[in-house]
Amino acid sequence: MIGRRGPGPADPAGQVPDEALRLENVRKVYGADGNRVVALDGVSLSLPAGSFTAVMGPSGSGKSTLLQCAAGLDRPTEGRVFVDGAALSGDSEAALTKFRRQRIGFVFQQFNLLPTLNVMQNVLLPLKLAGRKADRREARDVLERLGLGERLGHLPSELSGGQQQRVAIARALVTRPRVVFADEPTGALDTRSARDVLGLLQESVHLHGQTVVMVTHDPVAASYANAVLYLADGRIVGHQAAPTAEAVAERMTHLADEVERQRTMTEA
Ligand SMILES: Nc1ncnc2c1ncn2[C@@H]1O[C@H](COP(=O)(O)OP(=O)(O)OP(=O)(O)O)[C@@H](O)[C@H]1O
Repeated sequence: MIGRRGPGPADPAGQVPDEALRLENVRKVYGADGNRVVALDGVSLSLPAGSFTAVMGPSGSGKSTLLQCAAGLDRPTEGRVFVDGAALSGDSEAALTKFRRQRIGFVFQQFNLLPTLNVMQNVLLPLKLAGRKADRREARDVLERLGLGERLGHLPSELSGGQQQRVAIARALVTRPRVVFADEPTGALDTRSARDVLGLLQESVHLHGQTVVMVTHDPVAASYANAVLYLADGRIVGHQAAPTAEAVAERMTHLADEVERQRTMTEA
């Protein structure tokens, strides 16, 4: 079973396992020649284990690309990504998939549950894919904690959006991944369901020492994080610790104005 190391004492090798995610000068370029798009333009960052980081920025600034590259769902054009101290780049596709299944959880805006599998089967799937014992009791525990104990045999289509997202979170957490990436996890939810989902992500950080990286457009959602990273035009342009919804909203307004100003200057 994959270890669930939180921030803590030095391990026998003398290393303090306190860095969950590291990006070194990551660039991602889509397309070729005439229609080249630089989605990430040299992003470097280091996130400690047990942190909850929101990634914000105007539309098209590279947030989803950043998450996809950091989670090993897409390969950077240049630069390196380390999760839990291990490099993601350079491996074969099969090795990358195995690594992802062991150490990374992903929550998408549109849930991405398998429609023909019931709640329990959806949650057990990543364990099966990782070749690990499908521990129904553990899956049931997670689902009960998320208020879905009565829904184990239901299909996703029989659940509300908020319930489906909770199943998706249970599925992401059941393998006890080192890092959970969430791309707009509350984008399709009402306020109350969104609050529940954000509380769950916070709990996985506070109770289990997991690391969460979440893309969001919503300043209230970002305020659940310990810190916000701001992206513009594929670059990190700001960092804000202990964010409040008001402070994030204000920063986003300035960022949008600034990006607009720079684009106008570039075009002039
Ligand atoms: N597969 C692709 N092929 C070509 N260009 C792409 C591809 N995926 C993303 N892009 C471009 O890369 C840039 C960054 O896209 P990305 O989806 O990462 O931005 P984002 O900040 O997540 O945007 P949004 O907030 O609108 O979801 C955009 O200009 C986008 O058009």
